[in-house]
Amino acid sequence: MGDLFSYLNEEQAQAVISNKKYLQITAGPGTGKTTTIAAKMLFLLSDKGVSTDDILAISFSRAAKYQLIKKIDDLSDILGYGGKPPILTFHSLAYRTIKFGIHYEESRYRSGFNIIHTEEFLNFSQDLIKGLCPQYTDRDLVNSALSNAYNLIRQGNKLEEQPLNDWKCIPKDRTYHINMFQHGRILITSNDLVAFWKRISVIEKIKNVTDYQGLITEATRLLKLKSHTLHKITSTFQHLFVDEYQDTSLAQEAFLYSLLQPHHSLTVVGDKNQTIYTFNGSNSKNMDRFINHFSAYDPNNFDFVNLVKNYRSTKNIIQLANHFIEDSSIKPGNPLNGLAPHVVETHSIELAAKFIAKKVKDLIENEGVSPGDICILYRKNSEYSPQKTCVLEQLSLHENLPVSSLSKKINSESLLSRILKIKDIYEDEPLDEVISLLNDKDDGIVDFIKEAMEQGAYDTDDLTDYIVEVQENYQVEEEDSSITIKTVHDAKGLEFPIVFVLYLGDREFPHSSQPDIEEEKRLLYVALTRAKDQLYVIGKRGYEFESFLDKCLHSNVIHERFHSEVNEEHSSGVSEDDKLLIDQTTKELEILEKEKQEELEKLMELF
Ligand SMILES: Nc1ncnc2c1ncn2[C@@H]1O[C@H](COP(=O)(O)OP(=O)(O)OP(=O)(O)O)[C@@H](O)[C@H]1O
Repeated sequence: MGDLFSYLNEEQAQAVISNKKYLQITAGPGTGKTTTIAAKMLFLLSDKGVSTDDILAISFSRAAKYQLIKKIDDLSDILGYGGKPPILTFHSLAYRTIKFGIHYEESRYRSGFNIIHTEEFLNFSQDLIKGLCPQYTDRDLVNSALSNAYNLIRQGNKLEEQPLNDWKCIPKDRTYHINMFQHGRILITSNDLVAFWKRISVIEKIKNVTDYQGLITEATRLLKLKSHTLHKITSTFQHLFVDEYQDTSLAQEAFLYSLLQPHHSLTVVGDKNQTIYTFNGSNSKNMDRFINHFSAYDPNNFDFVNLVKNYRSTKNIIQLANHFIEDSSIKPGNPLNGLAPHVVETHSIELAAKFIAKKVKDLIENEGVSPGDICILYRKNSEYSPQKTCVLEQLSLHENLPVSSLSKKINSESLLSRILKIKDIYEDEPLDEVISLLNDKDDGIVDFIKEAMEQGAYDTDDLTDYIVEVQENYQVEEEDSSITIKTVHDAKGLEFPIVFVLYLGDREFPHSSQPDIEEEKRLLYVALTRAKDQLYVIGKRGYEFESFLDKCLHSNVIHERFHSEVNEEHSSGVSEDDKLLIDQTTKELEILEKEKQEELEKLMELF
């Protein structure tokens, strides 16, 4: 492990060698949280004689899982040895638990059960929402709002303090306000919610289906029975790791605590400042509760490590990001200031997209930047994203700009429903057989099955397991050589040398439908801290909510203006280059800054 410890800093090494059963690692962005848990796993494998199957890592999403796998591989390369401990998402672990529950006839589901999105229960019976929320004529909206409320109340956030596992627990005479983004708030009475829940329970029973939250609820119930299922699932591992702990819900916390046995160790890693899923049930207080619970439960076996040195970004980028988080403790681990971030004012999203396309072209063609080093981040809009559409349009106007296929999400609904059909037709067949029997080899189905096989799936039953992991967020794998366009949520845990963030203002970022301004700030914090060397923040100043662009100007940034519709309207004879009117003084500042930076870098080389 010598090489590894010469790479890790003191706090990271402390977390790796800590032999306490219950460990919380709190780590700001870029401080090596993923690096540290990957190193701790390799340490257990190499120095403690632990086998890969003794370890179980739970990640919050599939994207986070791949980050961890990549980090384990990278560190294994440094060390010259490695291992591949199992990494599951919460949902796939819950699914496995239920599979054991079915085997031991302890589950309320039967063999061959399926998982659907909550809104899809309506496909089984239109009566599901009949007579509910009669004041709203848009019935799809009613279905979405009720599905949302049903999920939130079982997750235990926002609507009620504790996760509710049964409709009988819903308090009478309550009215819940459900934020439906561009549709505003929808009012749902407890009577409506009870009726919806009861009807879903009937469908679940008859059709042998559940939804994602249903997986967690049922798995927790099975573990609490303390019988065969609990024994079977908890005897397979010793060391449990949970990544992105700040994004777990109260229901996931309950699932985890039911899973944990006295012979297990548990390491959780997270950062409250990167909580960006509260709309979806995340509860960052789980981080504090972990400390309170385990430091009281077994004080001699509890440890806490805080990582604060950010190795990813330059000082200037960290300084800008820290403006958005009051108690951010991240400090630069890198001595160089780097280039000042660019704050670019435009009048519209379309102009922002033009600016990005022009800059990206310049970076690639004139500055030799590799397209794979560039990432464009936008604030997700629930259904439609003008930012992404505009950027894609503008990039497509320039030839030879490779855009990652990741930007085009696979039509997951159709792909996955076809895979589910295949599963039903070829029940229990080995997957290599299934591939050879398939007539229809397009639309990524074969690729999907092969990917599942690479992850250890053997037959169609395992395929469902894999579907559970990916169904919520199936995307084509990234190509390293292309420009990446992602939502901030999807970019969590990733890093890129050059990052563009749009669009700060115009009710896009902070998003007008999102009442939680602190969550919007955390989202921007996550976006800004994805950048390693160069950062471009694009938007509009002066806005009725808090203006994020104005706030950026309080940091050490280069302030540019990309004008304007006027130029566009008189564009005959105006060259594309003339449209980029950078404020002269800031342009000079940029050159000065570059020269200073080069000088500093030369000096640093001397030491
Ligand atoms: N001790 C170290 N010395 C030098 N570089 C390091 C060290 N630890 C981590 N790094 C580098 O810092 C970057 C960030 O590390 P990592 O991705 O593990 O951070 P993270 O805390 O998981 O980030 P985030 O929370 O933003 O996802 C990576 O490029 C990693 O290789």
